[in-house]
Amino acid sequence: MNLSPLPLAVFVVDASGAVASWNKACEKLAGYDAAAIHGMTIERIIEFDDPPGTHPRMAARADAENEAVLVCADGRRLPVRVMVAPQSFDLEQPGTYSVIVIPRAGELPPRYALIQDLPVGDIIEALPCVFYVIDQSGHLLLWNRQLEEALEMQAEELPTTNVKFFFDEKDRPGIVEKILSAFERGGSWHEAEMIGKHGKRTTFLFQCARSSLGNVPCVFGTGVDITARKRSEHAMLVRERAMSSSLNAIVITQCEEGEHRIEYVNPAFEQITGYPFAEIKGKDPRFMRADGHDLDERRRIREALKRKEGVRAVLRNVRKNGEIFWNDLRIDPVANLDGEITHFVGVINDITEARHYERRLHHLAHHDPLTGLANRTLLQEKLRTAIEHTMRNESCGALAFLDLDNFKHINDSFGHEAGDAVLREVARRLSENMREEDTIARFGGDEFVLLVCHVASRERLADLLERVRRSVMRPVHVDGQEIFPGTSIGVSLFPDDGDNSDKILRAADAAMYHAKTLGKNNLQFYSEELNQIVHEHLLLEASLSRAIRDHQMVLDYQPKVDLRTGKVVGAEALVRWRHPVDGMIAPDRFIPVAEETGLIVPLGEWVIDEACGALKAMRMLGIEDFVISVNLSARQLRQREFADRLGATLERHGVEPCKLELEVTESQLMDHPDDALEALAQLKALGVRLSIDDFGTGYSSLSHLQKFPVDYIKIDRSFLGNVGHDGHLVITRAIIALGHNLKLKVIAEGVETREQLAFLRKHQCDEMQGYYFSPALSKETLQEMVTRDTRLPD
Ligand SMILES: Nc1nc2c(ncn2[C@@H]2O[C@@H]3COP(=O)(O)O[C@H]4[C@@H](O)[C@H](n5cnc6c(=O)[nH]c(N)nc65)O[C@@H]4COP(=O)(O)O[C@H]3[C@H]2O)c(=O)[nH]1
Repeated sequence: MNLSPLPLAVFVVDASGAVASWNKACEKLAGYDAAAIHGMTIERIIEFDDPPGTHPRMAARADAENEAVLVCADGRRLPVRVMVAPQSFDLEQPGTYSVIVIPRAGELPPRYALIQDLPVGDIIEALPCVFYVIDQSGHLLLWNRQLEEALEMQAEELPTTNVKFFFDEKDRPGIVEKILSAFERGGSWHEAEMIGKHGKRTTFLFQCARSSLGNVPCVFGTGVDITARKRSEHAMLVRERAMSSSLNAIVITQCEEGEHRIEYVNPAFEQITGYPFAEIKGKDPRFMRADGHDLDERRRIREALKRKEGVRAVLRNVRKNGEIFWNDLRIDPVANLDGEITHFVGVINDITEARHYERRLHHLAHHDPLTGLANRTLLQEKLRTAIEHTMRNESCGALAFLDLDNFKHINDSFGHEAGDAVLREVARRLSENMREEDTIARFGGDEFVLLVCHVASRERLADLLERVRRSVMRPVHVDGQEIFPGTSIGVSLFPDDGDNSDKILRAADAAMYHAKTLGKNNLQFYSEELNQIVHEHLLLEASLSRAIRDHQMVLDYQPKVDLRTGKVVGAEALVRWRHPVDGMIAPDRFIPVAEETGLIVPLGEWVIDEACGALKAMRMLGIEDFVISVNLSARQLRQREFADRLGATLERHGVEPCKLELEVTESQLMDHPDDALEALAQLKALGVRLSIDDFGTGYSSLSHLQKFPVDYIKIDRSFLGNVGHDGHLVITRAIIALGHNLKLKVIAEGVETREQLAFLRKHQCDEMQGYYFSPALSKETLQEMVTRDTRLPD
């Protein structure tokens, strides 16, 4: 056994105490040479502190620390401590013992003496670092194997190369300076990257000291490979940079006994929250929570942290300035080397803007931009939920469809901006009347929908909607003008009228459609029967346009008689539809549909064309003083080019304008008296005859009547209905007198009896038409009647 490297004095003895071997330190400490010590018993060298008269064997001394005196060769007696350790683990059969001698404090030999005994060469080679000795010229005098490996060089190559060339060019001045500094000041240290012959790079922490080898001044030192440490330091630095420059807020908390205290926050955190790190260090991050919000999310986080697990949640926090922000938070646990969770890292993504954007998009996707009301998509969603709710709770809800009656006219006459203002005002009025839980929607154009979630009774609902209808009817003031937006309302109830949103919407739409055909500005509830009507209406609508194209329309003419002469002086053209399957359809059934759809315009043009054709034919037959009247719809009257087109038609047929009479109902005129006045003036300028139809039903004001350039007024049929009825007769008489007063001619329609005729004659009514004389006739029959000069009997 080689004991030389041991600095302590160790003897190896057998069981009897005879010295078998020893280390150099023994010689140094006790001064015996090898020959003298060999075979000597240990008691001769070490005097154990045994009780007098006893001679314990080595086994008895084993594993104990003994006070003793080391007897040196020169007679010195050193007080020592002695350890005796068996060299075998089998205590029953001990072989040899190590006797370790440790000098007492103050009795140690000089350290240098011990070091001199060290096997320096072996140690240098075994060092876990590079070792070098450099002379003043910067060349290696000594080195170990580790240096050769780091430099990827053979031993013979090393002394010829100046050490600075083992480093990158940029590092060389620093290296030289450090070595010189060691020569000058006795030592230095530095970190540098050494580059091997084949490019291997290793970072060392060099530490060197000045010395001399023989008489040659030198610097010797070691270099510990810190490449791995440097790499991890660098990686740490990169991560730290990433954290501090991250746009996401990062917070690190220390977790101890269920408490979480902020240990670090990055600049983004400070920026997003507005809190500087110094102010919140050591606090629980929950201090930022927005009270009363996201309770479920917060509970989820608490539970995850308790289980020491990661968690992700979206919640609201409060910035230092009091503003709430949306926070997409991810928290992850961090364990220490023992696997114990000591920290949590929270990454906060401020998604406030995204949330706002998302909400805005959601709002845009679900609301009408003009009025801010719900749009069709949102209404349908709400309706679905409401239907389900009423079905579950056996309650009742309602859907009301509102259509502004004359919106197109408003747009045409006042412009689109005024139209928009009316829509906004209507939206505001609707909101005013409805409850918070109800939904008000605009379906585009002039269609509004009200969803009433709880209907207490049909009567209460009707009251509410009537209130709505009246509020919509109130005049809207736009740019100093008064606009009257009427509305027709159709209502369906759920679940009675259907168990899904489509059915309910269709039912309300049908009811609304029906409300319109009933003369607008009214409220209709859906019913099965109504559905049938609407269905027919829609069928009619579909085939009506085809009918005009396919020449299924015919004109009949009801003669008009001069009451003084009894002579037929004219006729009213009345349109009929000769339907290929349903036979003759009366105008009362299809005129409202034509009005609604706008088909009345082409139909009305056809009627005028046909009537002009009939006038021309009459003239060819020599019938000159004959006037044909046609009914004019409000839509036709509103057409800007109407007068021009009418003039062109008259000219095309070569018909004198005064032979054509246009009948306009009183209510048409009174709806928009100023517009009507302008339109009538244009027609009058053309030279045609004008008359007010259904007079007495539209409440004309005298001032308007005076202004309208009309020639005739036609007493409404209803006033002649019952000649025995005093009230009616009074009105008829008054109308005749009023007409004559205004220098207008008066004609009575719907005359059916001799009594009616007598009454009219008595009160100087100018003309009459009615079944008493003749119903509407075909063109040919009329011509025959006029040619034969058939007269009204006296
Ligand atoms: N009870 C009764 N009724 C009588 C009597 N004499 C005539 N009538 C009917 O009374 C209606 C008179 O036409 P209106 O008041 O202009 O009422 C017309 C008019 O408003 C509309 N209409 C008819 N043709 C046209 C047209 O070409 N254009 C437009 N815009 N409307 C038309 O349809 C309505 C109904 O027309 P018709 O069914 O042809 O019904 C006609 C006619 O047949 C009578 O003694 N007793």
